[in-house]
Amino acid sequence: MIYKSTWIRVERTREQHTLDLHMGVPWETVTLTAFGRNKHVYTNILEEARHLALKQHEGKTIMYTALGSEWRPFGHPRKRRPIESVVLDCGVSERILNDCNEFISNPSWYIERGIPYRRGYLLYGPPGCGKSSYITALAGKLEFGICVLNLSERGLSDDRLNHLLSVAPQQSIILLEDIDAAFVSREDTQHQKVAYEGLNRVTFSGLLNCLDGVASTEARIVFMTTNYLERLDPALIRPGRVDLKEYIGWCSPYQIENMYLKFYKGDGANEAAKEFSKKVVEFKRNVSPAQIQGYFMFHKKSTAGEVIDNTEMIWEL
Ligand SMILES: Nc1ncnc2c1ncn2[C@@H]1O[C@H](COP(=O)(O)OP(=O)(O)OP(=O)(O)O)[C@@H](O)[C@H]1O
Repeated sequence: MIYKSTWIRVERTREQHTLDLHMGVPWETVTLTAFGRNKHVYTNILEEARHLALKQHEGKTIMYTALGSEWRPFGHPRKRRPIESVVLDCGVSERILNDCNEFISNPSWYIERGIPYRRGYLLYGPPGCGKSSYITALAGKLEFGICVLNLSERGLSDDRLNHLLSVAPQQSIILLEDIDAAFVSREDTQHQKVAYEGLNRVTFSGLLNCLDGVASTEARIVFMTTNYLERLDPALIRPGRVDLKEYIGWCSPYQIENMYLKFYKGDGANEAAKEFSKKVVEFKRNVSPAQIQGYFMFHKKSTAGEVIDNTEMIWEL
């Protein structure tokens, strides 16, 4: 039996036993290795705990972080963010979600053709436009956890990365954020890259090998994000490593309107949203959804008229 990715702690105080169980691995493995001779004693406790943990994490997204050679849940499981609450440009969210669903529901297509059952995504664009928020919401929608890896971390060697990727909890997205910070184009700064090699950091070629090796019978989804697409080495984002690239950029008029409608409802909201969007666009300045969100939060108690009439404040907050 494969247990759903979650983490629980069972304490059996009478005999001073504490069991930390990582429930992202096959259930029998956990039971046998953790309990040995006492297996029968713990089986009931575990069954109960398993049930409890499932209930507890219903509707939540578990974030994992790498600790040594293992993945550990990080913070409390987060309440799922509705995917609709992240307002991307027309059709972008649907494209990514459909692609993921198509991938998850079609393992045989890959197996029959001898193609590794994995899919890579790259979201790129300026800060505050929703890359991280979208991936978190998407994970919730797919009922996946998220394994966050910081490739710039010292001590993360190629071997450790490889190991981590191969033991990542099932039903989880691997998230490599700000991928440009760890690697820059080989053509541009060859000398920098060489300087880092051997310092117990992930090497660029090591990362490529790890990405190519990420395959399992379970769907393996890797998301990468960057603010600077142009700084990435083409080898990192070639098909097979990154299968779908999406620009998550400054707000379009469509997004501004929809951001407004997420915050303000009621009679006349549609017209007001159009008016608000028109006003913002007139400034001919880039605006991120994070800026719009900040502006709406500032105007939590304002009237629709005040929100529309003070748009220049968006860039001042
Ligand atoms: N498209 C969006 N729709 C709704 N809210 C958004 C959107 N983009 C950003 N936000 C809000 O702005 C804040 C920052 O967003 P987020 O961290 O997802 O941006 P990002 O693109 O990942 O930024 P960075 O590149 O700096 O990591 C969050 O609170 C989020 O709710």
